[in-house]
Amino acid sequence: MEARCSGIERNSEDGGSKALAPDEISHLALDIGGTLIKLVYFSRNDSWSVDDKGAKSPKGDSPLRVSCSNLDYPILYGRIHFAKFETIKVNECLEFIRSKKLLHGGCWHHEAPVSDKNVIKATGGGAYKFADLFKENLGLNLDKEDEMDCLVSGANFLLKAVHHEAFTYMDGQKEFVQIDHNDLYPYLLVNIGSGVSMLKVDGDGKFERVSGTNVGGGTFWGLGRLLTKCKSFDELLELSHQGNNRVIDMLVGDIYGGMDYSKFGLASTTIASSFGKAISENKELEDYRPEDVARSLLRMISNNIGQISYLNALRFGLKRIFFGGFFIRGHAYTMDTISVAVNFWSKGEAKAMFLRHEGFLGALGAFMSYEKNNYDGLMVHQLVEQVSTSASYSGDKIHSSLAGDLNDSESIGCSVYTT
Ligand SMILES: Nc1ncnc2c1ncn2[C@@H]1O[C@H](COP(=O)(O)OP(=O)(O)OP(=O)(O)O)[C@@H](O)[C@H]1O
Ligand SMILES: CC(C)(CO)[C@@H](O)C(=O)NCCC(=O)O
Repeated sequence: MEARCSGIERNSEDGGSKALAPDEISHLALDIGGTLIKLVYFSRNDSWSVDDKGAKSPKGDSPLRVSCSNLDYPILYGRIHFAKFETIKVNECLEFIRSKKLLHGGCWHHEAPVSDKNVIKATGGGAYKFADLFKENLGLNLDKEDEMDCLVSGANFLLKAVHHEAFTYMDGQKEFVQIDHNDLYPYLLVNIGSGVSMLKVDGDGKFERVSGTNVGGGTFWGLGRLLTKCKSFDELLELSHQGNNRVIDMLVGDIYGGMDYSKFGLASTTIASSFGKAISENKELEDYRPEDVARSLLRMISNNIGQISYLNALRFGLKRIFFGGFFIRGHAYTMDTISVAVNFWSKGEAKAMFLRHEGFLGALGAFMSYEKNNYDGLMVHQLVEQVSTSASYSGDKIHSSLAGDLNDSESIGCSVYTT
């Protein structure tokens, strides 16, 4: 039994306002992180079906069935929905769950006891921190799953089941990576959330957290907010887009009178010291343009994470590094900086790869963990492509096409079977 897919569909048409009938919704799962809450759920769609080649057709009276271990299971068609909220605005998440009638969205089967219908899978530190809040406000019990387990199962699921999930990004060129299911492991998974976790993944459920760093997405957003007075993460990212880091960063050329330090492969344009120029000039923070500060900060943090990631890949002889977490946000300059750092330090040996559902690894892992439940197993069988994703985009386009408002919802068309 295998998760298969022919692609991916994203849309936002039903993410905002339409409430689905309660029995159409299941497998609601949360990843409550230090900065963002990620929410995933499945909604059934009885109006269409998809054959093995991904072709859609009107659904007949009897659903397709799949055989597994001599048992026969119905295939259900629908969508996996995604949404995110700021953790400091957890009430918006509670309101979303209430207004979209996701309250009984944990369990699938009608025979499940009522007590189990009030249980949903949740991961991340907030599953502990906010357990009482969810219970008091929504009567929901959070069934906690380990966040590293969830990151790994979410990443493995996406890499195996979603066509065009992983891609490289270098010099403004995006290239999708063909994943060979038989040659996926081992790899390094770097999740850049508020903080950064680095995991050596050897298989399904087989991994080790080999490193981490406290200089992560929270550092970029926190320091950026203080230094630039930006009101939102997107504003800071947008600002960084327009800035020039050379105004603040001290380059090798600044030290070497415009020359390269070629003996050790350091070009004159290489950053010798992030923010290093700010000490050598008689200037105050107000004298620098916020866009230049944002650019230097983004470069410093992305570069540092790229370098630490490579060093960990080197420790274990890993050639492939997949980057996830919402810090990346499909942002061209961030991905480019990380890729250049990995490429530079590995002398072209290791490859940085990014994931289209970067920020939802943990939430998808929690979603997949319903599979472990006795009567409520789920197997995502097929994800269906409607939008072509094979084009290579310019940096700007990636940024604006993947980054959305915080409560923008997306969904993937898919078929699942319950066991
Ligand atoms: N709209 C946003 N608001 C705030 N931060 C954002 C936003 N979009 C992207 N980010 C970035 O994403 C980071 C959070 O990423 P993510 O949701 O993956 O981590 P988390 O689960 O909150 O953190 P952790 O796993 O460390 O608990 C932020 O620190 C910030 O850099
Ligand atoms: C603490 C977690 C795991 C919470 O998600 C994350 O923020 C993280 O990996 N921080 C980095 C901690 C460290 O290894 O230094």
